[in-house]
Amino acid sequence: MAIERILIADDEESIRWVLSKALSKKGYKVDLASDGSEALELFSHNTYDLAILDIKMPGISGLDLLIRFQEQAPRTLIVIMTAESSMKNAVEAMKRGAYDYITKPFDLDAIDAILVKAAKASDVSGEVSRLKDQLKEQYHLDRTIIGQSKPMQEVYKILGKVAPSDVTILITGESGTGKELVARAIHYNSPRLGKPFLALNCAAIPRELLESELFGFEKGAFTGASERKIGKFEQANGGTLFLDEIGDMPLDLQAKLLRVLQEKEITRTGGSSTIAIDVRIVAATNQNLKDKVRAREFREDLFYRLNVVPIALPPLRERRDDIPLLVDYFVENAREKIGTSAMGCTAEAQQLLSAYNWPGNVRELENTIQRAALLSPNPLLTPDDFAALSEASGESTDCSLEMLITNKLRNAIGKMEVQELNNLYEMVLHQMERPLIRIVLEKTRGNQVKTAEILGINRNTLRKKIQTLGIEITKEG
Ligand SMILES: Nc1ncnc2c1ncn2[C@@H]1O[C@H](COP(=O)(O)OP(=O)(O)OP(=O)(O)O)[C@@H](O)[C@H]1O
Repeated sequence: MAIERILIADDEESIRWVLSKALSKKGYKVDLASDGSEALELFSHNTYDLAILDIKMPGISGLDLLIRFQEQAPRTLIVIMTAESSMKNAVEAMKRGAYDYITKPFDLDAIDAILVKAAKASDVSGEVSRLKDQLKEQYHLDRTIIGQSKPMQEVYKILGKVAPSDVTILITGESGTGKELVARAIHYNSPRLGKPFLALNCAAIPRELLESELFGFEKGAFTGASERKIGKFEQANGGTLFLDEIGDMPLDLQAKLLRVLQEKEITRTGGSSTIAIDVRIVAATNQNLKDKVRAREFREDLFYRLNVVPIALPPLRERRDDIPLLVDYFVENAREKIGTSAMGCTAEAQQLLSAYNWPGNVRELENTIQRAALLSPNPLLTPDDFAALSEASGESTDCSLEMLITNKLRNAIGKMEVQELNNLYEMVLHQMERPLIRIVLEKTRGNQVKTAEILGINRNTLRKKIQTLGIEITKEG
């Protein structure tokens, strides 16, 4: 689909200017509007292939324009711009059928990428009208998903696009990355809102119990079945069933689940009649399901049936930009929900939290903040309030040590001018060797033979290094 004519609506003159200059130069025909009513006026007299709308404008907002434009000309692709990269905006824009979403400040390459994508999209109009049909005003989130980093923006985009439909979703990500939170957000942004959202952890329950939990059983189905039990599929009817740790579901139950997904009906254990069910399945796993398929521990057909839309949640250490936001959010949460008095963190504490590796991801961060806020008498939490974390960093694996060093180096080198960066290799190595040798010497109370042994270097090499690095040895006891 060719993009020829573009409408830009933004109350910020500089944005209008930059965009119109860049896009006109590329040969697009560009019209400009400085507010919502002007955009509406232009839109009713012209046909646009694409409209770039600021979310916040005096009068009619970009999101309201989006709805009006889609009614008038569903083939026009709408890109929403916003200065605030909150999840709510991104999800809302995509839910309302926006073609894409960009956060200010953006570079022109981002706009170029959208235009290239739009030109390639062959049947976008169909998708737009489908999304329009599914448009739903009601918006509610059980808990907000915090994060403005690039990978999270991508998650919000997919979430907004897929939530309104019934498509099966597989959420992958390490433990504590927010898989259940995302599953809930999908449910709350779908037409199933108001119907049950039920979660079942397939790893936490033994096989027989898991089967009864999912499918229920009839009275007398087995010894001890003294009452009929209604399973999760039936309980969730009309709503969403979140199957966590799906990778741990036993193979025979996987076969049963596949049948339910295909036939949309279940039979209670010990029962003879089938019961029609209408349940959206959102599954999650922290394992590599493809590997499990290869190892024949997970059914390939079920994998493809579940993995219709994959959503991969990044580990927290890969989106460190979000840590300060999450910290503020959890501090505020602790104040409101538990009544703690902490208002925030000192810069040093923030630095410590941002450098830590967070193997337990957002859950670990949430618990850490909650504990510190509960125990600390300070209005601003300090590194002392996170002492356990410093110890953990010290004791943890090479990976987290490397992460800490990477962060420190990135900070230090990032602040230096390129001209200052000479002999960097030697300088950095000296700065690493010196503390390392000093610490081991302290540990061995100045015993050089032992120190060389621990470091795995020759005694003479150690002696030379002590001299060249100017390390003083204090012998104790
Ligand atoms: N982006 C986020 N913003 C706010 N809170 C979050 C975010 N991600 C996770 N959390 C919080 O962290 C905790 C763990 O999240 P959740 O249970 O969704 O993770 P999970 O990936 O499903 O974990 P598991 O695989 O161990 O079940 C929850 O209290 C959740 O509310």
